[in-house]
Amino acid sequence: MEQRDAKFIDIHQAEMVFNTRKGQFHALRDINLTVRKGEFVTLIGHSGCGKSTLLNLIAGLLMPSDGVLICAGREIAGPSPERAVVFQNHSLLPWLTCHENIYLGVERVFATTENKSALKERTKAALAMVGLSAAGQKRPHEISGGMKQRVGIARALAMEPKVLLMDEPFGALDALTRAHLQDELLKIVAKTGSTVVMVTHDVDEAVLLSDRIVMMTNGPAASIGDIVQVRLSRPRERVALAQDALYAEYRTSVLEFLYRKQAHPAAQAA
Ligand SMILES: Nc1ncnc2c1ncn2[C@@H]1O[C@H](COP(=O)(O)OP(=O)(O)OP(=O)(O)O)[C@@H](O)[C@H]1O
Repeated sequence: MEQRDAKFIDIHQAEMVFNTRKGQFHALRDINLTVRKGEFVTLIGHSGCGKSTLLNLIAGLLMPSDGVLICAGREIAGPSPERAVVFQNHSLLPWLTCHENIYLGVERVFATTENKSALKERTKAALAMVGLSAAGQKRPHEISGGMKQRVGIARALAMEPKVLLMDEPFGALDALTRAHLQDELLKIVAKTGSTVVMVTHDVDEAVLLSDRIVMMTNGPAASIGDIVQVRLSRPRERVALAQDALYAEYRTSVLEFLYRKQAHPAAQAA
């Protein structure tokens, strides 16, 4: 069991080549990565290096040109509610209420085994988990950007996915809302024990949330340059961590990778 959980997600020699009008574009090369059950892994790297492409491969939204991706012992052959994705722009259906948006996901997973009132309870519990019980009957245009992201997270979690995949979920939010949602995500993940793979540009976000930070080299043919193991105890508290020497060390390691070892091509040219 432990052996299997040690490789809950197993990416072996993955390659991604896109066919474009100008010919083939080799986006990802030689990607090898395993993620343990319950682990929180972030993918960080400069813009265009292939973070979203790697996340989309795990989501099953893209198929690798070569190599194998396995989740919970099965090859990833397409999208599945067991790998729920939260995107940067919430992707809620505008004509449905927050409750209905979440219900749709819940129905997709549990309708064959549970009755309607159980599905409604699940939906309510998910809204409560992100502190939005009062907003259930509102439509997306009636709530703030931060609230929309919380509904998106609630929808994903309500499906009880084996893996939560997040593509810069807080990227479009102001700094304070982002910090608040990061704290909320920490609490939710502590409660649910979810396995999370998250794309971010934000070094502090990566250190605060992660068990491991996967740092990607610049593309084309990007690969994994290095991995930082974040050994900060949980629960983590941002204000206390601001004074923590180990936190500063991890932060520096990631910054060094990004701005010394992998200085962005545009910055090198400048
Ligand atoms: N469908 C596609 N067809 C062709 N090229 C693509 C396609 N999707 C992505 N790419 C290219 O692959 C590379 C990686 O893109 P990707 O979106 O994964 O990067 P990223 O690291 O997530 O970027 P950002 O941080 O800016 O979101 C880029 O050069 C991009 O132009």
